[in-house]
Amino acid sequence: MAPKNKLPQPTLKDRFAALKYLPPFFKEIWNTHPWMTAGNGLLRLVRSAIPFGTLYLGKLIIDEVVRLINAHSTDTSWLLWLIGLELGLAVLSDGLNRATSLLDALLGDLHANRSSIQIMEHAATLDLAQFEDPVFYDKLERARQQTVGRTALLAQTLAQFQDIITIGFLGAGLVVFSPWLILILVLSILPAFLGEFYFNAESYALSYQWTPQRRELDYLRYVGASNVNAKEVKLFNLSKFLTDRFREVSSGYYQQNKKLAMRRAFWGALLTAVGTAGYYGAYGYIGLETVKGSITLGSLTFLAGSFRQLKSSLEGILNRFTSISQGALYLKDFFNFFHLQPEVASPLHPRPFPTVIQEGFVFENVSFRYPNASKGVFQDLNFTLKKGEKLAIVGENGAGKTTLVKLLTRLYDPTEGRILLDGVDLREYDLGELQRHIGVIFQDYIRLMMTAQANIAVGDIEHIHELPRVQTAAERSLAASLIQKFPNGLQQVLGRHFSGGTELSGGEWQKIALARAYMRDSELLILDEPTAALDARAEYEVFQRFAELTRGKMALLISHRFSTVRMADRIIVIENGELLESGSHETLMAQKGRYAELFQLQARGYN
Ligand SMILES: Nc1ncnc2c1ncn2[C@@H]1O[C@H](COP(=O)(O)OP(=O)(O)OP(=O)(O)O)[C@@H](O)[C@H]1O
Repeated sequence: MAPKNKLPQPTLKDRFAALKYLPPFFKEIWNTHPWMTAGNGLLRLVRSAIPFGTLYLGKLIIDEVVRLINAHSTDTSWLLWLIGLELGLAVLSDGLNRATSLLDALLGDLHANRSSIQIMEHAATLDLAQFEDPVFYDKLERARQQTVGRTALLAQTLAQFQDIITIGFLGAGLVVFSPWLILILVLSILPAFLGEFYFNAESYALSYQWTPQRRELDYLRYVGASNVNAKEVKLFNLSKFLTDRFREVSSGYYQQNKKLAMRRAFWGALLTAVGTAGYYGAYGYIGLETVKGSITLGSLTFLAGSFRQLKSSLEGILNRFTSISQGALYLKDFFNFFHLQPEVASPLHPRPFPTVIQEGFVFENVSFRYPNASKGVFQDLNFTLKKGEKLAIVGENGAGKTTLVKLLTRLYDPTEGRILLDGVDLREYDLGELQRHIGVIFQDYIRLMMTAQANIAVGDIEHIHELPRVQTAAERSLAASLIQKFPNGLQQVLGRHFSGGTELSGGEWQKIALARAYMRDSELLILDEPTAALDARAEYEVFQRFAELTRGKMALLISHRFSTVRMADRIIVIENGELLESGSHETLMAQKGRYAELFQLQARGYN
């Protein structure tokens, strides 16, 4: 199963163009830890001279041995000095190798952590709409992949600089002897390099195309093996269904990868053989020159060694160039992610937010359609939420109740029309300030596998350490009696995800979530299905307190439970994207319209 729409393969131009992401990448590395980066560079500089030094010492040693043999001399002190020096270089080289690997690893770890945080921070600034778009998720996935992949890129790029300097030293030595041998060397390894270049591009394209499938595989792994889903996976016997799908997707990817890996191995072996032939040709030539007496035995070992080292360094550089340019393509994905900007944003010069709300909210001819949706949710919606009013919204599944909340909190902006607060378009206020002034508990509220304290403090996370505030919020939402029963009180970890965690029932979670609403002293409180999981007594008590605690404040209640809805001062009924009815419970009942019909339907169900 291959992805349907094959994405364009990155061209040579794309790959060179992607190299422009290397300087900002290095800037990032430098900013991660300037001293470690500088130290790493310095150590590599010293390391790059060592191969030349070792080879040259080798030449001196052999020439000295030959001289001693020919002169029948037993004065080996110079020879021993030279051997001692080479030993010193070998020890230094090993030490430098380890030190640079250590610095690479430490820098890589620091950088991976830093970029994970950057990704999380940037993701938090983006629109909800972007999170609901699969294309965005693919981008996020590619950026995430980078946090690990770039550790290798860092080591490769640094090794590249080191090898280039090594080549400079060796090349200088060889040029003196025979410049055209270097030319042969370069020409002979070029085919292998071009092969690598080509296959790396293919491999990037494959990985790019399969991003959605890789996400699906992650998802299947999660569904099949997470504690949240375990009971349903078992009872519905979903394991086979999930593993079959996993097998199907993963084997598709494996087959594609295998094909590429095999072609790569075949061509790689063939093209490398050309390079090896070039090397042995040059080796033979140097051997013949030695026999003719044009060069010494020591020079033979030096040249052959330099040649071998040059070949492997050049191969290293050229091959590494292809993986670096591939890494740079991934960097492009990483930096592109940071170029994504939210559309819902604060204006440049926001209006001061009202210290006390005077009039309330007005929906004025509001129409809304989700991006990429074929049909709108609302057309020309008009209603008000007055200062101090408790307003309930009633409507069938999918009528758009939660969407209204998203518009009111500017998670989305209306497609047409506007929403006013005290006569001013919401878009004219600072976004953060608007959102801070509204307390919302969504139907699918977040359940953090963290302490009860953290879960309650979600309502105003900056005050997580203010214990009395958290405790009061817990008392107000009826969560306090639940917390008393925990062995660790507010420090009890909730959920079964981590050791020592306690799982809660649906209603217990809801009481914790409700406490969040009381953490923040907002003038508008929105509760989306706040009592769906509560038993009748808890629902009654919650609303008793709710009415007291929110006196004089605005509240928006969304519920399918009419026992909850009737507590509101006013109720609006939404149907087919329009406002159908509006009034108090008594008025709407007397109207005998849709509200009265739904109310009676539910009441009958309970008889
Ligand atoms: N992110 C989204 N992208 C596209 N369409 C969406 C999105 N979220 C919701 N919708 C669609 O918008 C419509 C309104 O959804 P919404 O969640 O507001 O309904 P609701 O009245 O709260 O429903 P319920 O009573 O079931 O909670 C539905 O048809 C839904 O399919």
